[in-house]
Amino acid sequence: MAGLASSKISSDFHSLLYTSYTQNPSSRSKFRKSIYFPSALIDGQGATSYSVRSRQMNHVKCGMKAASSIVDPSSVSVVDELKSKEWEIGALKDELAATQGIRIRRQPPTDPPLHYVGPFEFRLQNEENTPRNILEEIVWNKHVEVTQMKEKVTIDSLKKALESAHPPRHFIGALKASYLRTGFPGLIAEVKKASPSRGVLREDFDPVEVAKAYEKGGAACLSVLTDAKYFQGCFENLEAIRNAGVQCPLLCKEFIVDAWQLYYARTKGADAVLLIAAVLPDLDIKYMLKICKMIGLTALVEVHDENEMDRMLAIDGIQLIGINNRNLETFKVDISNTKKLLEGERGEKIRQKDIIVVGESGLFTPADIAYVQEAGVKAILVGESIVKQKDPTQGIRQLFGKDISS
Ligand SMILES: O=P(O)(O)OC[C@@H](O)[C@@H](O)c1c[nH]c2ccccc12
Repeated sequence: MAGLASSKISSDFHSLLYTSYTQNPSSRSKFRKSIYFPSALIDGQGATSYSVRSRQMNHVKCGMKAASSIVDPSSVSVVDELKSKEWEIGALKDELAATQGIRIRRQPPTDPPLHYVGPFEFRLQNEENTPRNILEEIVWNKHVEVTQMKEKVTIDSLKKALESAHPPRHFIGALKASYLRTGFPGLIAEVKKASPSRGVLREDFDPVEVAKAYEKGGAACLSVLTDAKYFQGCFENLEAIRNAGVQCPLLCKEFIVDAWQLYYARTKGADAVLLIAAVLPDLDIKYMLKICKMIGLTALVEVHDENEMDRMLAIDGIQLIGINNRNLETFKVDISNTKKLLEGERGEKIRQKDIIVVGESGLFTPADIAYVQEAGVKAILVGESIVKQKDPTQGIRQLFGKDISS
């Protein structure tokens, strides 16, 4: 794979971290926190922009020392040094995220009630171990799920599987081609059975049938929900669609909290993944962008507000930004959010950087499409309005008010 050689350090470093993790179960709870570090090591930047600068610079120096000895991946001292720093770095985790305006806590402060404990609005604000909103609840559960999956499927086995994986399809290319062909924003059509906000959207749900109907209707790309607990999705759906001869590039719609998931998604047939800025601090975004590049995945970086957009515009290498019109903390949908985040200087910067913007969620009519297109999007991500139709091909026709299939 093209990027592999140039990313030797990051690759070795990554394996090293995973080796340390998998071979030493006692370090597991601490290991998760080390994810902040690799990005600082890989690109040597990023960590200086926080208010906790001086403490971090100490960590960065230690990290650099560790990185320099990565030449010998079997070096025990590197593993020890990393382990000894993990706790300290982890201690900064929420502090770091908070400096970027991130409200979502990646894990509960202590042991969580991961189950639903009543409507959010009736909970006390200071119930520390209770998720504050649905996004936080999803993320906490995802962490537990991924931790268990990582024990069964090692990163090394995923890397091996990638050696024989099919080359990824060009996600952004497909969106651009569709825009040029139809004059409408390229459609990423979502294969979604259910959602926490809308419940079951399609009772008789056959993912391959829906995917084929979308492709027939002129979708440029498909988005496949793989989260089981909240969206009734699964990776088998992604694999099945990939193996059914569907040509559209596939976005794995997951809540990514760990780089392991990127490798996993790629082995299951994903061409692209979603990175949610409300969940991932800048260092994680940078780190994961590098892994994506290395393994041939396109990253769709999702924002919902001005702060998240500004954070993402300050990061180099982002080619695709999704503006979610749905607030994942409250479920409120407002398509004027897309317009708001593309106005003025932000829109200017997006054009300068040649970033493709995807308008996401709450799009139902040709007027909605015209509205977000006017605001500047070149692509749209649509689920509910088309997946609910008996014939999703017709759903696309109704959405655009026109046949866009040829
Ligand atoms: O069904 P809708 O309103 O057309 O929305 C699709 C898509 O934007 C939405 O499913 C979505 C956007 N970002 C997400 C993040 C996770 C899960 C789901 C999503």
